[in-house]
Amino acid sequence: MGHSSLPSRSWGFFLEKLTQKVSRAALVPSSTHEEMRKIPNNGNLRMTKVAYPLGLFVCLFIYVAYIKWHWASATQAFLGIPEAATGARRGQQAHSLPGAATHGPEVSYGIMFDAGSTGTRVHVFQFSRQPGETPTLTHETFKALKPGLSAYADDVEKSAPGIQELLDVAKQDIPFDFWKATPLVLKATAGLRLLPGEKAQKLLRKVKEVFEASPFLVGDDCVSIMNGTDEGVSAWITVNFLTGSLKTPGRGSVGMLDLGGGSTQITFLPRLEGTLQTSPPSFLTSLQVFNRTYRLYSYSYLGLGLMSARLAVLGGEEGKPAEDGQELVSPCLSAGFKGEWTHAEVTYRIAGQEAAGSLYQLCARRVSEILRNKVHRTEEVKDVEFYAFSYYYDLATNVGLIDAEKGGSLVVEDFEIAAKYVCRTAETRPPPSPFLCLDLTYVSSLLQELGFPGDKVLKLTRKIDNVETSWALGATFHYIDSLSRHKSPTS
Ligand SMILES: O=c1[nH]cnc2c1ncn2[C@@H]1O[C@H](COP(=O)(O)OP(=O)(O)O)[C@@H](O)[C@H]1O
Ligand SMILES: [Ca+2]
Repeated sequence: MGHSSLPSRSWGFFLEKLTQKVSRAALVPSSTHEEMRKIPNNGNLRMTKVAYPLGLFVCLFIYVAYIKWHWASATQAFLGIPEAATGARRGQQAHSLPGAATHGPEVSYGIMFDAGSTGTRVHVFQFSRQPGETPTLTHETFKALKPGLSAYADDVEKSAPGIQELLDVAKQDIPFDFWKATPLVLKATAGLRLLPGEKAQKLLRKVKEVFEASPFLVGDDCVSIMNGTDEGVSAWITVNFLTGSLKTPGRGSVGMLDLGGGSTQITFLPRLEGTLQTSPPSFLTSLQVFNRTYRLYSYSYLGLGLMSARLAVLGGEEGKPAEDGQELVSPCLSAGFKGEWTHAEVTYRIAGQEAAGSLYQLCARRVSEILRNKVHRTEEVKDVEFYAFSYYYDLATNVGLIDAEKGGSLVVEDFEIAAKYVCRTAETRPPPSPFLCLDLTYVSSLLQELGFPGDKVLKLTRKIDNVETSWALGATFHYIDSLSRHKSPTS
């Protein structure tokens, strides 16, 4: 999220309402009192003798009535708004208004848009924080739309309705009184990284326009292209937060593997000095989160996401239609197959290659050409527990290696076995997806190139504790944490 500091989160709307109510109420008795004081000036002495005590009594009565009324309305205003807020929400804890000084947990929200290469998603996070403690995630609302933002590169106006639709999800989810204190951020990944700079900036400007018209808190840097290392590190924070290792320092951390459409990331916390010594500097990064510093191994391979890899295997070039509409012929598609494939708004004619030999072997050879000298291998990955998500998950569910709802574990070799089976079957009858042989072969080769042995167990998850395993939560946490560090440099 942007690092512009939040305006001091005041009682805002609530105070405004309360002040209006109090000042209106204060006018009533004072004007009444004025009128009462005029009475003695107009009557004779006897009348004055009666009028004074009567006047005093009436004054006292009005005063008591006012105090009672004021107390009741002020209390109602104090309790009413948070109650209304709580009423609209799920969860156990009482809501306090943004910045309210309460003794209970303080509730806050964060909205993170993930502008991925294949889709845009909104994550609305609800946090609860005890004074002086790290925030706890209490709820996430998630919605995804296709296609990705980069699909609107040549007509940016068309990107607005989708962004608006996702903003409406946030509006419905977050109580009205929290809107203006809730930071709203969009971070784009490989889709926009792969676009020419000016096209990407035009898209970001459009999104910023839509964001600025929203009732949420937007800083100057509310929309940006995230760098690959931040993407990997943020996903590492997410998975380690959700598995509990960030909160319990003694608990072993887990590594994370993300396979997107345009790029892929690997991040883990090395334990071996050798890993730190032998890794190029661009693969090591320092992360400060929740009062601890981590030296992480993290790298994002741009162009090695699954969709970009398909294009490379087919022999196409990112953002460029094939010359003269030529067919892209690939050894990873079944012989005799002909079709069309659209990637990054370009439609390619594709066809399988007529060749003697096993489809799997021909395809694996082609894939290894694409990956040659592109991937850094570390020995230590075989000793670290890894979580994998995104297309790793989707592919594993496609071929039944894991449960589509619950996820599960598999060994790296399972991808190779599945690839061999699917490719062999595709030699004789059309597979459910023309790309399944290619995709599985690619994933299996990529994991081997990264240094994972065949018997290495991977955990595949879409959600942990009902929260999406994506970089979005980590990026939001990092932002909140850096804010609190800026607020209290001693902590
Ligand atoms: O928050 C998420 N929840 C579930 N799946 C996600 C999420 N974010 C990304 N994915 C998955 O990631 C894959 C596409 O990656 P994405 O579009 O983010 O490309 P990129 O990361 O290379 O920009 C798809 O399988 C999509 O379902
Ligand atoms: Ca992604």
